Amino acid sequence: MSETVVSVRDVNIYQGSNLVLQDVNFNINRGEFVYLVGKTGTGKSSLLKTLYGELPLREGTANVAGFDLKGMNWKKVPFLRRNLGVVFQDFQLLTDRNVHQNLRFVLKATGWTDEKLIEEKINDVLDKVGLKSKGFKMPFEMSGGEQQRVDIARALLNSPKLILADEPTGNLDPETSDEIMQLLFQICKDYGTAIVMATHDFIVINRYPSRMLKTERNRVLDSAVPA
Ligand SMILES: Nc1ncnc2c1ncn2[C@@H]1O[C@H](COP(=O)(O)OP(=O)(O)OP(=O)(O)O)[C@@H](O)[C@H]1O
Repeated sequence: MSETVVSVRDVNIYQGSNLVLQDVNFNINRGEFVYLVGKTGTGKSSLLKTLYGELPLREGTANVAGFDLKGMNWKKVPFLRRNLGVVFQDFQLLTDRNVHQNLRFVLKATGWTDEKLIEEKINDVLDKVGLKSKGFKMPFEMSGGEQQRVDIARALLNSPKLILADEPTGNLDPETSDEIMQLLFQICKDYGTAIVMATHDFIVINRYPSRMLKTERNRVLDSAVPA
């Protein structure tokens, strides 16, 4: 049986007192690639933020990478984050240090102490994203596509079962977007990582079709569930 990485049951998502999404139900299995689409302001980021613990779960139940989100103590959020990879549109790399130091910073911050293992891990993730020889580069010396690869390398550091990506191709030209999509699908296939990717980019979706969750009129519609 396939392993469930995300399970969301009867969830209502709020921003302040506003109900953004109602009665949300879906499961995501290991190795699945799922798009999250929907018009601007319909709740894609709110859903992702709920999954990575930035927006507390108020109603319903959800389990993400083995963590029960209902009533989760905020002190547990860093542990949840260590079991997830999060990729952003604007990369969010530390601009004052090189690629190697960016990755090292995350490992140190998540409890890694053994220098040999740290070196091995950094080389491993840079290799996975095709940047093995670029560790010495500063973010400002890299193209948008290369910076997005570093962001993905960073997401892979703690070998997550799930990557949440918020418009990872939003700042990239079509050719570079294509390369990033190939990399994300490869990661799914090779390591069994589940990926949820919020996007407005229908060129990308048409080229790399997969299951879709769509936010619409306060609901989440699932292409895997017939209407
Ligand atoms: N921090 C916040 N405080 C209050 N309301 C918010 C906050 N963030 C988002 N909202 C509101 O929640 C609703 C959903 O926003 P959200 O950012 O989740 O949508 P989205 O589908 O991700 O949009 P986009 O495609 O533009 O990123 C919107 O009405 C938005 O104005």
